[in-house]
Amino acid sequence: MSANPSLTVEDGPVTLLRLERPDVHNALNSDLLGELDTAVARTAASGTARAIVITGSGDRAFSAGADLGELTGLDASEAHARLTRGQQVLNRIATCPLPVIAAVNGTALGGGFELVLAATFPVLAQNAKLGLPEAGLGLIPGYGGTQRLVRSVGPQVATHAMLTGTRLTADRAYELGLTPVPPVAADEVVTTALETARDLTTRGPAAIQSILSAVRSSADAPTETGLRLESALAALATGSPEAAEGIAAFREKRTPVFGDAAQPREET
Ligand SMILES: CCCCCCCCCCCCC[C@H](O)CC(=O)SCCNC(=O)CCNC(=O)[C@H](O)C(C)(C)COP(=O)(O)OP(=O)(O)OC[C@H]1O[C@@H](n2cnc3c(N)ncnc32)[C@H](O)[C@@H]1OP(=O)(O)O
Repeated sequence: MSANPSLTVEDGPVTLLRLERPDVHNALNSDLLGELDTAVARTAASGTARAIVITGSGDRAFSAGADLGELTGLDASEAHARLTRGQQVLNRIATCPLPVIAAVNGTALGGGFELVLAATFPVLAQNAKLGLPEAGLGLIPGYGGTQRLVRSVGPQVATHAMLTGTRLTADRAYELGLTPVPPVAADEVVTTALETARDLTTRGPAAIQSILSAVRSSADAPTETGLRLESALAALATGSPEAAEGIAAFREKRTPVFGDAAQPREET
């Protein structure tokens, strides 16, 4: 652990990860991305955590994206190696067996918005602005934005956002379906995200993990393939002790008691 961590971790059934580089609007440098990767991997494998919330420190920015100080002086091969590493970090979030909620406490630009897009879904502060300004810097989104934004809002809106660097307001992001919940006051975004995450911890952990897996497979697979995966996962769930407890609790008019977090299956 570095002397000055760029990330703080509050462990628990809902683990809170906070980006801690407020002086540079929580820009994502190598150290922070490395700490984020380690924290998400450790939390996912803990067997006790059931959800993750990621937020930024300060009240101005969730994250201003990749640390531009690390982008100078890179030759193409070094940049490619680092981009691949950075993509791997966000892919770990995007494929996490636990729900990952981004509590977007302010501006999320470039890699910061890409981090939001890698999460399961965000809760947005009313003052949040989301954008991919890379083209204005002669760059392009390199942490999955060209793929995930298109899948979230469609090619026309996504392409316009990337070509123009438009900053989407929180209300516009809600209109576009980038967040399932209406934007909240800035001082309520973390609380709201934590409450949402805590609600998810009352539901079958294996069922949550299977839904995440089935939905993620739908992003790229033909419908027929996705339906086959869904039926296999649904059959597993139906025959599971978790479903037995959930249905019994319903019949007995009591709150179900599910076991520990589902042991993460190796992603196929
Ligand atoms: C383990 C994996 C390792 C991977 C590392 C490999 C790197 C190579 C690959 C990179 C791939 C990246 C892919 C990504 O898609 C690309 C990007 O994200 S590019 C960056 C996109 N973001 C931006 O363009 C936003 C830039 N910032 C701003 O527009 C503004 O700062 C703001 C956020 C609108 C806020 O404006 P203000 O309120 O006016 O504040 P300041 O501008 O004065 O900023 C205050 C202070 O913060 C510094 N800062 C802000 N943003 C960044 C940043 N992105 N990187 C570094 N520093 C930043 C700013 O310079 C000021 O510093 P000061 O002048 O006070 O020293």
